[in-house]
Amino acid sequence: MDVIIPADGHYVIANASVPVSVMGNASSGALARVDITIADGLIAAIGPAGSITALNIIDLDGGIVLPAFVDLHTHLDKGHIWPRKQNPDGTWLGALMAVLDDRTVNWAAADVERRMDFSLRCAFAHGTAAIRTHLDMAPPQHEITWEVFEAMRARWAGRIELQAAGLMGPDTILDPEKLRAVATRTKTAGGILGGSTAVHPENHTIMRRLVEIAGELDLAIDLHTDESPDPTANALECLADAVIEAGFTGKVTAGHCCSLAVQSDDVAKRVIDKVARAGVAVVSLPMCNMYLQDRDNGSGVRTPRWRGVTLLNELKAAGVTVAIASDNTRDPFYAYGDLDGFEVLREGARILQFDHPQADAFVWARAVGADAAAIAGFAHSAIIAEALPADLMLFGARSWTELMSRPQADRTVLRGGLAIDTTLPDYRELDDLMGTR
Ligand SMILES: Nc1ccnc(=O)[nH]1
Repeated sequence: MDVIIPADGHYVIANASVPVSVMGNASSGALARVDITIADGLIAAIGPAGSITALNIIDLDGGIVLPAFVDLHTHLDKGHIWPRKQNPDGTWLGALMAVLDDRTVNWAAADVERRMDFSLRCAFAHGTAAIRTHLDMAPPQHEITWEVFEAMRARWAGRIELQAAGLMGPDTILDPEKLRAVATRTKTAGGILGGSTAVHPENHTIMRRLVEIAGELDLAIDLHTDESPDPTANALECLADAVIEAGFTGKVTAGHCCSLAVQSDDVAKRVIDKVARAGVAVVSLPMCNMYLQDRDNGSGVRTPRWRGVTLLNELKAAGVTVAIASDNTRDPFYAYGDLDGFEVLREGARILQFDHPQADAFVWARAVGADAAAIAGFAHSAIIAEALPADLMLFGARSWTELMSRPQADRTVLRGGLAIDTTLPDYRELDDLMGTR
């Protein structure tokens, strides 16, 4: 889209179509036609289209404006290792083993830092203003990665707001000394307590211990739960039980929750009710879940029967705060992706079918924006309102079908009211880390 943003940052974006859901009325699927005055890096005024007259007018002619994206669940430490470590069969277990291999051999601080910075430049160019990443914590990785993360959080402050959750496997969580070591380092870093479990006989104990140490150290929780096609996976239910039993009042987020979609209606309803009662937020990872779930172990002759995603629409209907996010990018858990919030919204709409009723579809802009921001507690609220920073994206598309039908690679990204360079970094930069140059 050809728009020239005045370099002095004082102008009016006229005839913009903005989802009412990102201007304060969370449940409205309507688009409002508005004029937005930008001054001093902020949204100075919002009025009905045609109401604001000024010298510098950029007429969007109905083009859509969205707030800068929030990506609630990523893995910046794994990003872009695909050329040197691929998933042998496209399965979740194949991914886990491949990453274990690569981490053991390659994840020195400089390697993690360069890949993280590359990922953040991609995200920034696409229009993302806040990211939560998970960071593998299998000791001794916690000694390396938190320090890198702290440096990146400082380097990117003002451009991308960063949070991180320390991701532990069940064995680390069940070892009291290792759990304490990771949790303590997480606390020092201002991080979030993370972990992953699905089918495991000790899920009750795992969740009790996580909630207990989170309570002791005053940590928020963000877990990978039930990323599995097995209907007996009960990590999400155990998490909700542990939160309710402990009266835990910190923020709790559960990612994936795939098995909910293959459980009986009775079980699913019971779990969803508990998740709502516990105040656990749920983030679905549609692209990664569709890639890994219901995949045969490489025979190449079987077609998947289900999409891999959780019951996100039902969770939302039950009052659970929900979001969608990128998950992995170009690593064994997901061979593709570029930390583009728009790709997440576009693919999420199709995979999760939140595109009908059409009249409500724009409510879901909040799933890569305001609702994700509220779950995380980001300063970037992804709301369009007066006096907030002018961190916006301008699209040529005027309607849902125009927006969703193209990748919107020509979007204009405004940060603090000024257009940023949306050129994406070149993969060749990473060739020396991949052993391909
Ligand atoms: N989907 C995922 C599960 C665990 N680790 C990852 O990086 N990704």
